[in-house]
Amino acid sequence: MSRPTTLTALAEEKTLGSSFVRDEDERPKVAYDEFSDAIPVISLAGIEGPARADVCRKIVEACEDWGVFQVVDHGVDTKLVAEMTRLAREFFALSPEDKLRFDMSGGKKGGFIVSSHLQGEAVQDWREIVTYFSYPIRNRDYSRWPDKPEGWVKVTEQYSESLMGLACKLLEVLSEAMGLEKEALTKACVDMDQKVVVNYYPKCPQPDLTLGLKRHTDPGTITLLLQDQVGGLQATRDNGKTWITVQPVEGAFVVNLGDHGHFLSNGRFKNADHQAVVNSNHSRLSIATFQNPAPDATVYPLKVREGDKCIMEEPITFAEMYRRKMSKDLELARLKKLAKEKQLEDSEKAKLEAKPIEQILA
Ligand SMILES: O=C(O)CCC(=O)C(=O)O
Ligand SMILES: [Fe+2]
Repeated sequence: MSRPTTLTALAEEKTLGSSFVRDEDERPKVAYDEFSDAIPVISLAGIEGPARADVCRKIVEACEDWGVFQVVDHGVDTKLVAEMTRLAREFFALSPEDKLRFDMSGGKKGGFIVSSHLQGEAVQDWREIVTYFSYPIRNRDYSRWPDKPEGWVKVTEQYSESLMGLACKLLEVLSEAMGLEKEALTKACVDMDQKVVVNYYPKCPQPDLTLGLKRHTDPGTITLLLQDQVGGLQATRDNGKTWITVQPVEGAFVVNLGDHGHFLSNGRFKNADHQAVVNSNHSRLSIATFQNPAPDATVYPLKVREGDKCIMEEPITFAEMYRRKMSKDLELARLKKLAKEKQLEDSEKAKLEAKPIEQILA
């Protein structure tokens, strides 16, 4: 099947196109709406007052446990969040032509695309995205920011700034927990990058065969995810054997630590291993705001606790860390493909060996 230009049309189909069908071991194991309360919901209400120690302890525990937690009473204006959500929904409701005016295939930095911005993925994700790069401000390329719906640029700018504030506040907590000065983690990012990815997952005809977003860890420092009430974000901490679906909480942000956060803490804080599943009842919207270090920022543990071994052999740049991650992913995909081919070959051989010799010679 040729690659669709948008997914919205496919949502009406009865069967899933083969380019979206995943290997059995990658398919969802838990339903999109079978919610778990394993991921703590933490109120930041008292964070600047006497309750600070208690709030920080909860955050640190969650980072050590899953690398994921949810925050409420986080100080981001409810109206701004509602506006951002409304505009994001309106964007995906635009005509394919309007969305494709910002087509980012071919490596453009920011805009609209189906499935994934990474080229050469073997199986497609059941999602559409619109993305923009918001920090550092001097690098903003407004020509890649949608000019529709009306108000997009103004609201997305405010949203980005507000979430950058929240992310830095959370990084302060983690810096302190590592026994470092408050600014240690943000300073290690040199000049913090921020990218916002709005994910839209249309209803899917055969959701059990595919994923909205395949299993991954975010590469950066810290991600703030706003999700609607449908459900679909899943996390694992046993390398994909078991999964939980994160309970949507109205007004909350899901906080995920990424690879950079993991390395800087010498592995003390987990990099959240997660994916998004889809369903045939509802479309779903999520907005992921990624805070990443500058490409040439150094990735190396800021603190190795007594008795621990350093998990990195040498300091590398974030760009190099990312390159190694990508090439590891490609290598894993290659090995998997080889194993599958070998399995097929072995089963053909076994069939042949089971046949009576007269049939083979006939
Ligand atoms: O949509 C979701 O729940 C997950 C999104 C996500 O993990 C991402 O955009 O990196
Ligand atoms: Fe993610």
